[in-house]
Amino acid sequence: MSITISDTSIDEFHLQLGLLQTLDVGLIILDQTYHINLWNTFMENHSGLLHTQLYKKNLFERFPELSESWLKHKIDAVFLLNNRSFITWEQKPYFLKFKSYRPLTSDAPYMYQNVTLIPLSSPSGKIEHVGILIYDVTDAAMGRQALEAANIKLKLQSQTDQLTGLYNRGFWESCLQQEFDRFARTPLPSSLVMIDIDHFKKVNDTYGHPGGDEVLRQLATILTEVTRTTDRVGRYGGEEFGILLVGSDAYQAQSVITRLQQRVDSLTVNHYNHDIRFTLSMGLTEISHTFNSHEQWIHMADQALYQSKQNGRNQVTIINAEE
Ligand SMILES: Nc1nc2c(ncn2[C@@H]2O[C@H](COP(=O)(O)OP(=O)(O)OP(=O)(O)O)[C@@H](O)[C@H]2O)c(=O)[nH]1
Repeated sequence: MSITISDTSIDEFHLQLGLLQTLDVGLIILDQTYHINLWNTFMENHSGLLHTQLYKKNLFERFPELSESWLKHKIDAVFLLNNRSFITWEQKPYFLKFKSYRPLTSDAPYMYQNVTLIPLSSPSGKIEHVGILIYDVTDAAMGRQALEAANIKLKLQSQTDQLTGLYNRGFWESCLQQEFDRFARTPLPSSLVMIDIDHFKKVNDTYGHPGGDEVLRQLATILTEVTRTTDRVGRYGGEEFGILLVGSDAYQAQSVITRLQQRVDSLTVNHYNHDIRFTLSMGLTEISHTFNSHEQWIHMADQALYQSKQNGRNQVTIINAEE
């Protein structure tokens, strides 16, 4: 392999070359016209291309997949400013796409790489070459990605009711509070519907707890289907649910309630050859500036729900604040 970077003595040259070759890091040395002066063993092993095949070849002609204008800009800045430059795997997962051979992270789709561009000065002190160091950071990248995925999963779990997949009470109430705060600034109406399954204890007593659970799950699916993705559906307690209908006044909310009643009327939950049917009692309250807190809003909708129960169940009661 011939290298014409400097007038380094032969001994020193061989020592350095040996070091460069055994390095577990990729090294490419480019001249000012982006021609390859060195392609070390790491690069040979991972690219399948030998130094002799690439020596004095233009990097961008040999690797058209490289983003030429972006990389030239980076390399030129290193020549001009005599400063190091870095590219992390978060910015670009890899410099050149190599297979990942890491046994611990065998499911990595490719080798993640961090890259450092370093100015190389000749004995005269002029910067005539740039070194591109390529580090295999697959383990770190995969570890970080797994951690981020686990954090997202944990966050979702902390917001979700396990049985139904709806928002749990804590998160749902925080959505309601946000909506309440939003209403103080922009007067777009919203409505709150509190929903309770009638005689649910009897469902459990007759069909067992798993039968009751199946009813809760199927109702949750319907609640999600009759609402918009911008609405917020939560499990408030055992067999009580809350729907925040964002941007709907009490009148518009009634059309959602009608859709919900129709779906529940026509639903038969089949559980181990038993057909389970049920009805809902509901309370509806539109948001109001007279409420001091979102809790007051829930309280009024709960009162409306209580009246539906008192009046014989399977119905909706609307109570709005007097402005
Ligand atoms: N299967 C099941 N049952 C639950 C769950 N959470 C609460 N429950 C049951 O829900 C029932 C609620 O009973 P009650 O509060 O008396 O209400 P109800 O029987 O629906 O009567 P009304 O609301 O007055 O119509 C109780 O039997 C609880 O054990 C749950 O996660 N799964």
